[in-house]
Amino acid sequence: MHLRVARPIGEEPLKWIKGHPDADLIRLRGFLDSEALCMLGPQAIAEVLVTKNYDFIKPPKAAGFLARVLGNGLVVVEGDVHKFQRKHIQPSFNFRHIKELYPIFWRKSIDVVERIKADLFDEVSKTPPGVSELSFWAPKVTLDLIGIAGIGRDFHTVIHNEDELAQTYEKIMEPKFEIFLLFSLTVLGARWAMKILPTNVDRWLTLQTDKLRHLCRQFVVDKKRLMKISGEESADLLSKLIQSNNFSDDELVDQVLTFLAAGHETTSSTFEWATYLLARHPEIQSRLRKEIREHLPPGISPDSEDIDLGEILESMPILNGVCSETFRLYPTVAQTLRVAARDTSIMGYPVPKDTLIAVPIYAVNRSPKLWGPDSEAFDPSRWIDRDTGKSNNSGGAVGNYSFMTFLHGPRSCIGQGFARAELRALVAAFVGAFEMDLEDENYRPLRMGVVTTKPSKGMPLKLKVVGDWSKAH
Ligand code: HEM
Repeated sequence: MHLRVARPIGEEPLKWIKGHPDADLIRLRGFLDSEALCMLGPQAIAEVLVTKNYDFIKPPKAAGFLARVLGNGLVVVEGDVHKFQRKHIQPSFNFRHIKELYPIFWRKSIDVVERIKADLFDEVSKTPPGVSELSFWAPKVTLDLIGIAGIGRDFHTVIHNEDELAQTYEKIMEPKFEIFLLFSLTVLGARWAMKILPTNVDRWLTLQTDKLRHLCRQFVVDKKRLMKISGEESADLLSKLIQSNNFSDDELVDQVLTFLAAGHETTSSTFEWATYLLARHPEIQSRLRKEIREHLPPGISPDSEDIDLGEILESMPILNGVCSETFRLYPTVAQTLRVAARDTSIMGYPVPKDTLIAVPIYAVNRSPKLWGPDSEAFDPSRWIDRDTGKSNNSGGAVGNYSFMTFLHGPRSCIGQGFARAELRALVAAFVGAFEMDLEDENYRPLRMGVVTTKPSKGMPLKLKVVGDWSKAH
């Protein structure tokens, strides 16, 4: 089988999974007859990600490029450095800390709902009356959320865009063809070619990332000083890392950059996909709205001592089913890659050092063998136990390696709990407040992007405000 770049990412492996349902592992012939492997089944996936995890690393050139932006944070480091960082960062993401973040998630979710409402019929709005472009609002609210809940800084990008740190970060992350070219040439080992091309993007990136690091460093130093003076305990992840005393200022900066990059676009595009699925399934949307309004009556305050917002949101079966189904059908990291760090084996087959290995997250999440004949249908009820009516964790799939969105093993997404909590709050606030339809009912977005994917032409939604429910919160 030949390895070729197919867009959108993941469609090709899904064909292989359907065509070879019993294959765990497929050998691919790549560029200049090089060989690569694609993991299709649970046993191969378990070996690469869990039991032999440290035999496989991220492709070094791609990780090197990411490190230019993220520094040596958790996403890019390997081996003992990774083990050390993971061990000391994990406690900040434990479920008790995530619970503390729910009021923050809720307040911002309500804020963005109110902003969208105000913009809906505003004469200066760029969208037609009654229509909102969610791909404009979603990255703003998730940047604000990772700002407050991740590092304890409210960027206020939902209201305006005046924070220098957020502005610099957004500039770097803006999709630009030249950056994609630089990334591709770096991965192919031909970064030198940038020198003969009529672009100074390489130098521009260095200047911007230097500036971003400088701003983050200043922020970390100020925050540490303030924490010392006030002695106050904050709920954000960075405060927990500072309190743990395991990281130098520079290492804290690496993690700040990592949290911003890993926790921003991933959740924003998942939020967009959730609204797409709900717009296409109005009956599920109505049932979800009913559940939200029953569990979150107007007037409850996220700060009240008497309510546990986390417990409420986590106990809502339709909400959780909708979120899990969105994560499953539209994993924003659609595929990831590994390289054998040494001569090793998978399922007894020898795998020479440097072999490239694809982990097709999107395809496995839609495998009919693992999820049944309706594997590609949006069905939140598969996450609800028929007898008890409560949420289940498996979605009814076969085995432990069917849901791949956050990967598995020591390099699985450390932010999974954070992302789930954030999506619950965003979807509940949005669906509680609006009835939604696609602006163009025939719109079928493609998944666009390389590292993370998002809807190809944004998410224009026709919105109808349903009562004054959100204002009351
Ligand atoms: C929809 C939301 C998200 C998705 C789909 C997602 C997915 C993933 C995936 C697939 C990986 C593994 C990548 C690889 O090893 O190739 C990963 C790693 C990671 N994610 Fe997430 N992520 C999400 C949200 C977040 C959030 C909110 C944060 C932080 C607040 C975060 C922080 C990280 C970090 C630090 C790693 C590296 C973990 C390690 O290597 O030990 N992610 N994520």
